[in-house]
Amino acid sequence: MSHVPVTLRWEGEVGGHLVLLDQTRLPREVVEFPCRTVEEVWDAIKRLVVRGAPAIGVAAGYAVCLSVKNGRASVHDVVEACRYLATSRPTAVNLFWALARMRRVAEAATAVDGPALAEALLAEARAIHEEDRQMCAAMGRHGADLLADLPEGAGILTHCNAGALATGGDGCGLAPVFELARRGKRPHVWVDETRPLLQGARLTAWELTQRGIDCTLICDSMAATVMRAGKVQAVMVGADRIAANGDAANKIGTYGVAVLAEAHGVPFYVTAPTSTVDLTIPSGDAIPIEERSAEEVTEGFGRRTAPVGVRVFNPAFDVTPYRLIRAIVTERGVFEPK
Ligand SMILES: CSC[C@@H](O)[C@@H](O)C(=O)COP(=O)(O)O
Repeated sequence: MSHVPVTLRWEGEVGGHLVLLDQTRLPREVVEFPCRTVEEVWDAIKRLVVRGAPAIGVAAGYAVCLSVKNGRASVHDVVEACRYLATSRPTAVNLFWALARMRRVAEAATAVDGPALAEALLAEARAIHEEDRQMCAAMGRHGADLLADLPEGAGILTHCNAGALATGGDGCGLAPVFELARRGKRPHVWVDETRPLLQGARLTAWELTQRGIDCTLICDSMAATVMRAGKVQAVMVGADRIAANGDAANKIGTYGVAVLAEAHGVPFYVTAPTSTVDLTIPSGDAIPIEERSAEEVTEGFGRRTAPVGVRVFNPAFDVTPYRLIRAIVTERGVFEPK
């Protein structure tokens, strides 16, 4: 097993800073993006310097630690930082889950002085990060057990990036693939390029190549043909928010892949930690879906590909209904969505 990217890390102790791997620059450049203020992390989340539901949650936890000034934290500053960071992106529930944890630490600590609160916040952010690592490892094991009977060289199709770059650990949707490879199997991953921001092409194909895992990149519109040719034995994706009924929001295009999988008799699996489950939301209809700028569609990566002024609809996520999901893999095991 070769190179595993370090998606994010905290540098130093209290008063330190957050270092992100700048995912907007991949795969051309591997560069870090240091963040020393809450505002810098907000901007990094918004611009997808750090992205992927669990990674956004971990980054937000550390971001709250940046509200500490001169080694002292104030409850007011923490609450303000949480409120502000919650406006960065709306869909991935891990963001709100992590911020709620940080806020609870602050609110429980009203009697504690500034330096002690600063220590407690960093400890909580580190705990969120460590738990994410553990959850990724457990999802990998459960997912690999689920796929263990697939024939050698079986095709697994994935959409967007649900690898190490999307988490604080070793991935969610791709963790079972990494674990299969660790167990000496040779899965073949079909990578949807994932319009419009190409997380599949830029990030998933890069990660798999770095690790020496067999993969083939396809345009999103080619998935049907590849499935019809019998080359896909399972679909594995992550999720940004799973509602109480098992409906799962994930990168735009995932729903289409699930419909195709159903039409071709291919099992469709969602792998996500329980921090992605939102039991306050009864069904996917109530999941807030982020809409992003028209330019991502009309002039992505600096090149105009559509007429100026054309109307654009650019939702970043869609919802796959639970009835299309064969199973949801979490760190606690494998569940039928119902
Ligand atoms: C952690 S993998 C699950 C999702 O977060 C992932 O598939 C996804 O949709 C990420 O979208 P992004 O817009 O790149 O943050």
